[in-house]
Amino acid sequence: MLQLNSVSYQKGKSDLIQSVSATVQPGDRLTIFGPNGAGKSTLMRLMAGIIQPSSGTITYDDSLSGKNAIGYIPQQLALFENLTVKEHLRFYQKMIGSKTNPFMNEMIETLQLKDFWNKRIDELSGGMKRKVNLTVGMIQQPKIVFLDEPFVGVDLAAKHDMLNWLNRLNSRGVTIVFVTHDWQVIHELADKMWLMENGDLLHEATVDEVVHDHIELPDTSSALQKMISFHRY
Ligand SMILES: Nc1ncnc2c1ncn2[C@@H]1O[C@H](COP(=O)(O)OP(=O)(O)OP(=O)(O)O)[C@@H](O)[C@H]1O
Repeated sequence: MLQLNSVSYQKGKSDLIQSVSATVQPGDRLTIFGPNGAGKSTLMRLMAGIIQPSSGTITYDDSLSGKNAIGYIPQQLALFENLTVKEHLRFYQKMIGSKTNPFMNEMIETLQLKDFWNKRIDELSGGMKRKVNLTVGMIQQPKIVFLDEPFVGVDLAAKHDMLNWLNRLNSRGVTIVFVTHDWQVIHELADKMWLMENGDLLHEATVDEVVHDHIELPDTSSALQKMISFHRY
């Protein structure tokens, strides 16, 4: 479990995150949803421990306090252009002191990385790079993984492989927290939604409640209402 207690984050004079209190439960499939600039990436970076709150606290239960328990897949690709896919994985494995193991083999197979195993990163398409980025961020077998727009520029086949892998991990108890503007991904990868705007966490609901039950969402702007209403049926 991960708990946010009145977490705020300031940068200069701006309040990017304003007193957010919420809980992520083990095994959650949670998406943080809201318009551009709402603070979604900032909140995820806080939860992943990349940045520290200006005030408030974030607490993790014992299952998340190990060295490798938290995975973070950034929006910006963090890859070396002149290494091959194979060299990349070897490099990061060495960094964390792990050998090839069943988890790695399964990840390579599910994401079909062998199709471009010996290609350099600068020879790959955007979607292939996203797959490698995902793999690199998960080599250490995290218990919770934060993904910031992991599907940008990814075609349907690659998206299918990535969703398959993430859902497979979730079925074994890995918690998935992600940001996306892609409703197909929300339907296939999320149960819960946090609706954000202007640094505030306005509502927590299930995807079903938001999309099917049309629950009232008071205090949300017309922009956020519109983003949701297009996908209600
Ligand atoms: N390092 C920074 N310094 C100053 N302001 C920042 C910094 N990082 C983000 N911001 C501002 O904080 C606000 C929230 O940014 P954030 O990237 O968290 O939003 P987001 O909801 O993820 O947006 P998007 O959907 O466009 O990715 C924005 O107004 C952004 O300009």
